[in-house]
Amino acid sequence: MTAKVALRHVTKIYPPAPDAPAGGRAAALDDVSLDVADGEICVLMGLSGCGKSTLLRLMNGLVPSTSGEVVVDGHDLATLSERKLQYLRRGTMAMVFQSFALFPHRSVIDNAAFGLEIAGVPKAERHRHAAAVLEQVGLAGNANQFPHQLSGGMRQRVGLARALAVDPSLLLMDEAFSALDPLTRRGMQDLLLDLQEQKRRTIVFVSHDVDEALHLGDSIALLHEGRLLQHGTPRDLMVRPATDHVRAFFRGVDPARHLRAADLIDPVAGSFAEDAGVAADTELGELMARLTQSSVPLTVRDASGIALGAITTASALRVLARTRDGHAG
Ligand SMILES: Nc1ncnc2c1ncn2[C@@H]1O[C@H](COP(=O)(O)OP(=O)(O)OP(=O)(O)O)[C@@H](O)[C@H]1O
Repeated sequence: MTAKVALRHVTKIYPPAPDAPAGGRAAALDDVSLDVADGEICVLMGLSGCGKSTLLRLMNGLVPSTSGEVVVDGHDLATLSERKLQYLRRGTMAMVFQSFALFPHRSVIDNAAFGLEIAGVPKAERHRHAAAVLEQVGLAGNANQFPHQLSGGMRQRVGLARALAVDPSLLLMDEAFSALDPLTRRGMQDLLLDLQEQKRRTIVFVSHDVDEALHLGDSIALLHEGRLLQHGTPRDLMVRPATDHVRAFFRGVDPARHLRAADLIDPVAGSFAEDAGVAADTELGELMARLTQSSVPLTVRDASGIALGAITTASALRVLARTRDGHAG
């Protein structure tokens, strides 16, 4: 798959504040290499101060890297003139912020149409576009209201509509749902996934919340103190954590909710039986029930019936143990 965004050995060291004591500055990002594939949702996750927002801002060129390359749609951002960078930013990207960043004196539709206005789109046309995206985010009836008349969740829908109105192929979302109550937050996550079903965009989503990352992410990039510890599918990070820090991040997660038969295959379980076996996406509860009824290893098959491997009770428990503390990956 082609990379929409590719970071190559990116380091970022911010200049010291004028009143800062002399001495070396820690890198906000330290030799980070990361590919975000076209059309995927990549969640940047990690503790406060690990460099998530810096990484996001490098991707739209708002923050220049100290060294290394940031390549978007094949363009190395450092080689672009300010005009070309702005052209790429406006034509390709949009950003959604935690704080909504709406204009209080503009109506909902004028907020949603803001990016189009900046791009010089005539009023009738931008209102037509904005009305269509407001409908997509469930705000068709609120076009003429003002931000103070809306709930937090509705305001963030406007923020999302404003971003979508410019039809970005790269959507950068910085803790976009973190200010919302849990139920509204879940609703926004589901809305984002619905929109992604309708039209696939590349989305880089900053979050420090594991549940959000597991729900949204096609991939998760876990940062710690400016370094990228691991980038992979959510289940990869759970089943094969690269470090104890990665494992610790998933400590509170119930594997039964996320793991599937394909994650529990034992590479040394021996030959496969010719039986129907279990589907690769079988959930853990059903799988355990099947295992307790079977005296032989269960063959795991993909959707076309091809055997991927076999599972025994022992192999399943071994993988589950890896997701817990004190077990080396
Ligand atoms: N404009 C800046 N000038 C100087 N240092 C900065 C600047 N922005 C961020 N930093 C520093 O860079 C490091 C990474 O910050 P960043 O905001 O990228 O982390 P984060 O993971 O997004 O944190 P949070 O989850 O708290 O938003 C921190 O040590 C921060 O203090």
